[in-house]
Amino acid sequence: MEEQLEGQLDTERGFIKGESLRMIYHNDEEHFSIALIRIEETNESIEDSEVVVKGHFSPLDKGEMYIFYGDVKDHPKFGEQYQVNHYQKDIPTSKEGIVLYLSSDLFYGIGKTTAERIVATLGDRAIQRILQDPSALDDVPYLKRDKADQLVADLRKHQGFEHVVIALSEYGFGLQMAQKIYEAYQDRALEVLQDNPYQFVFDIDGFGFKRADEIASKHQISMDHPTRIQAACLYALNQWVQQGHVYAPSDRFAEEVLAVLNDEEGMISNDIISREMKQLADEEKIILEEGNLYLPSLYYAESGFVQQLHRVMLNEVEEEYTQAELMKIVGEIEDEEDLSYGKEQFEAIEKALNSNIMILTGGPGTGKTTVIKGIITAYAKMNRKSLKPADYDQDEPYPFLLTAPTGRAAKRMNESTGIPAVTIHRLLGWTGGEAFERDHNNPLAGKILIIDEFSMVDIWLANQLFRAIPEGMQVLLVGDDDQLPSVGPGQVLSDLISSEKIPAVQLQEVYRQKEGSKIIQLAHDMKRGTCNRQSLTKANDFNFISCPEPQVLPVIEKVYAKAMEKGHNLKDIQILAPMYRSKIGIHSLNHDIQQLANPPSRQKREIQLKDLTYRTGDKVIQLINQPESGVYNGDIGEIVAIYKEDETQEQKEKLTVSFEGKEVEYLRKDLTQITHAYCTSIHKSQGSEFPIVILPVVRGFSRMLRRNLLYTAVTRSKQSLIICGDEEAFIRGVNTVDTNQRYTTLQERLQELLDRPEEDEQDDEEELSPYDFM
Ligand SMILES: Nc1ncnc2c1ncn2[C@@H]1O[C@H](COP(=O)(O)OP(=O)(O)OP(=O)(O)O)[C@@H](O)[C@H]1O
Repeated sequence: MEEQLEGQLDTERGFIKGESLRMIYHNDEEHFSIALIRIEETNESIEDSEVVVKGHFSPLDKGEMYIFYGDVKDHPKFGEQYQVNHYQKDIPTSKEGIVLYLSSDLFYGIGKTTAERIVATLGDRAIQRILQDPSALDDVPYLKRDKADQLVADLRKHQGFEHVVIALSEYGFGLQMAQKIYEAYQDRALEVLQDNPYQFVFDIDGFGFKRADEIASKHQISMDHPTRIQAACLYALNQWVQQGHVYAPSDRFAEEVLAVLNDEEGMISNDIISREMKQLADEEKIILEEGNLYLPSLYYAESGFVQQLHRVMLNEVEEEYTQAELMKIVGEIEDEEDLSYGKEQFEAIEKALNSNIMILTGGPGTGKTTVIKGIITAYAKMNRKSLKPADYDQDEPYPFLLTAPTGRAAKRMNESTGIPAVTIHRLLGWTGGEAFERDHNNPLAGKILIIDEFSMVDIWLANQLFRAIPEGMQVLLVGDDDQLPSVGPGQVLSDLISSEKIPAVQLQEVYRQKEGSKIIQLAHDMKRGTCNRQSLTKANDFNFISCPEPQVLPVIEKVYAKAMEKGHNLKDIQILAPMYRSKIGIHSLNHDIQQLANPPSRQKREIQLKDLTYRTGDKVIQLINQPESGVYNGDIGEIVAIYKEDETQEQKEKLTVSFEGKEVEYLRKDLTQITHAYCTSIHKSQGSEFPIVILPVVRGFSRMLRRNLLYTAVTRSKQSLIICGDEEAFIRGVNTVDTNQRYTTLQERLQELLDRPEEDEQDDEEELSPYDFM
């Protein structure tokens, strides 16, 4: 390896050394290039003096020498070409060569004299020394800082990636993985690889523990080496929290670690694991508290959230309203709205206005939105406030903050209340990563904060949100606890309800049912656990089409086509499924329905990404939060334009998606951020509603079929719900209550704070805690 880094030829392998004449093609995203080379030296049987080389490498500098390792391929159309597996710049090794190289056009601002000084000071290993430690240049006389920095940057640009690719290829890494590793560590990549290959498992997406093991074994890191065991502990804990837990009980955690270590010879005892776990705890890489193991970020998020919640609970409510006052105002609203609030609805309005924090829960159609509107209107009337944002300014900010975890849920909230609503991330001024503009130093402004779909909020986001709540702001948490818990760790809403420490109102009476909705009735049957075949009989807005598994796909296609014939657009019809890779999974449904709903046509452009074809008119879903472009995980849009390379300023292929009118552009490399959305997962549909929902349910899904999953799917539909498949599998799923409780310590922490004498609380407030930095 060392030889290679110094630019020497490895003549054991097939190679071509030659001068780059010109680039024929280069694609930046895929790092793919084709170039013409004048051969200077080779051990391959190539007769011509020039050859076309192709493979995954950076654009070559014209006139420079390179060494390529690869295979001669006979292309049916273009004849002999060289398929490059590895390549490197032919770095000069003599002092004269290095001076020539450094003073060439490749290095901005380095002339012959400076190059000579560098070589005189650092010797014929000057390039390697600079790359290893840029401060080596400090010893070179008369070399200004900015020139030195520029030289290091240029050297890294020309050398860094090539070195890393070559070195990583020795370990069997393909170019894609090498690129990821290089992006993460730049020229530190090899250092990390040698010191602790397990670090890749945590930093590089898609890098498994086994792979790190393979590298470690080449570096004589033994199976019971502390680095390996510690990495396994952290890896197992990361995997564990991905199931939604906030902590892992230490007594049964060794099992999880042993599974990662795959210790067939029984070399590693529980004692060794405990020892390394303790070491990790001493270094605060994990937190061990009362036998529970936490990742620090989750520990601080949970304890931080509880502290903030406690602070909000202790806030004084600015003004208490008497029942008589409230009844008068609510009566006025009832007249204006032409409805009469039910008993529990009135109780909810009264309690919310008189509490600093309250939870409002209820199934679909029980009037949660109606109550939210009631609370806002009653507050406005009693405090003589306007509901129009235009009537407020910086001196008196708008009193109502409405928010929800997803863009669609926020939009729905805005449409149904007429009050502006934004996503929680937007409200907090999220700028990516863990950076939020709003926190305890720069809190939110307003009087009433209402958060809808709170069951979707994980412990990280709950902590960020509560930190930004100022003194005197009243908080209403709204949700449906029977839906799926948050994707991220924690079960904040259900923990808060179970704690019984926060005023809560559960709306039970269903109002929409009175309008004859079978969907709502089914949802409530599911919630109560009384769902049977009778609940599945056909109605105006509901149809369960029973059919054997092989028929499910054609039936869905038929239903979809019929809905389109009736004039529904692609946005209205949503297929929901629990799994990606089954026969009736999300992938194959998307593939089939794309053919039906948006088939190829001469008028439509396409872009191919592996086995997916994106076409203008396709319905797509955003898969990650992208605050810079204003699109968030779960947003659904339509491809409105596809551009070819020569049609864009960047000279790159591009695709434009319109998300409800907001246009976002994607280069080819960004396409992993989206996927087709004819069918989406039930998890991703949380917080959204659709006029028509089509839901396949087959025995093959049985592992996934649980009450909260099916309930979430069913309650996404507004006008029409069509379930296709196996009635028995559906009913069995509804009767299977998810008993996989998540491990959290939210309730205990809250209890502990509430039990604490007041003086302790005051001490706490003065102390700086890690939450202040999270
Ligand atoms: N007290 C009431 N009297 C008459 N109609 C009511 C009452 N409360 C709610 N409704 C009506 O019931 C329907 C459902 O109410 P609302 O949208 O507030 O429920 P929700 O719990 O927010 O439902 P979802 O979660 O499904 O959106 C609406 O049409 C609403 O006008």
